[in-house]
Amino acid sequence: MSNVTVCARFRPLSSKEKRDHGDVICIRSIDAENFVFKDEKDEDFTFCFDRVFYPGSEQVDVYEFLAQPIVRDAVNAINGTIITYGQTGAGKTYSIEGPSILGCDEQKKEGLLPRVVGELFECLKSADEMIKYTVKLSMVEIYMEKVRDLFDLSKDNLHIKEGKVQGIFLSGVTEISILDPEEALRSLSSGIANRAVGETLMNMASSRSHCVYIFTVRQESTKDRRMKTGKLILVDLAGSEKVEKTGAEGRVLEEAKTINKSLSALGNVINALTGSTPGKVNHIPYRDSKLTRILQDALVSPPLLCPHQITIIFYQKPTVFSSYRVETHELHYFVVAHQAL
Ligand SMILES: Nc1ncnc2c1ncn2[C@@H]1O[C@H](COP(=O)(O)OP(=O)(O)OP(=O)(O)O)[C@@H](O)[C@H]1O
Repeated sequence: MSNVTVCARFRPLSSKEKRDHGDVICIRSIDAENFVFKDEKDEDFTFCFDRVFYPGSEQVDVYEFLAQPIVRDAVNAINGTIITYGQTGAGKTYSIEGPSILGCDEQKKEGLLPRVVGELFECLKSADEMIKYTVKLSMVEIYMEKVRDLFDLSKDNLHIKEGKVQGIFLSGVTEISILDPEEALRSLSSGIANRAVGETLMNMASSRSHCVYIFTVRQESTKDRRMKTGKLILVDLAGSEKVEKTGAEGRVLEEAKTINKSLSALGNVINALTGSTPGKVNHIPYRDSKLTRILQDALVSPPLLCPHQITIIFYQKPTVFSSYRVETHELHYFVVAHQAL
């Protein structure tokens, strides 16, 4: 069975979009796995994913389909990664964080992170009593090709290293031990707030950086001291919009170019993985960006170091095709990845 799942999510129209475009959306549902895009010439393009989340879908639907199994795997020492990819404003952060990490007013709006944390500790409650579990959390962002520790802002250029046993790791990254869900949510919230501090210090918007959340679940058998580790990584990618469309200049232009470069690097890695012929090993350009290097263990196919479940969620604004031109090649890219990995 493939270790890759690719889903698409379309958020509901905002009130501004409704004012500007009426209720017209460019997607037509076929079923839970297939949908049609209508372009400005009224031409139809059909796409197939493992699951399509339409505008009416709830946060819990997304969580149960793609995150819950990965959380349970992490407790059983199987690594998992969830990557959100798509245009700025298409709903990536809303899916991962919800409207707010702490004190989300409606439980049904809670994002993946609070649900992941809740499930993780629920699983540990019912786990084997002969095993001692520890949960650690790290949070970094990749901005202008530098990896910044969101739990210690003085560490603003972490190095990515590779070890024989632990695989890819961030040297010196802060790992916060978390003992309960409340503490985890407080830590996540402070990391997110540090992202905001960065915004004002460096005058950048959070969507101009990739944010990576790493939960490490270590287990040690009290019988024979054997250790196992499961890692759960969530990645909120920067928006994938095109430079020429944003009319960016100066620093904003540099940011957009760096983002595009790292997203292209991600595409090149997927292309190299999907284009390889059986028996022949392609060169996979993981080192072309910090993003692909950090995700190297997740993007190996078949997974080498240990089993690794990876889910990519593709986000697309549901607005009319002609106003927010759909990057159909981006869709192809994920569909190809899905079929071939
Ligand atoms: N499923 C949803 N239901 C209701 N509102 C949503 C949903 N998804 C996104 N939104 C709203 O749409 C807006 C944009 O979403 P969000 O900030 O998550 O986009 P994004 O893809 O993370 O953008 P960026 O790349 O700029 O970070 C927000 O106001 C958010 O509250």
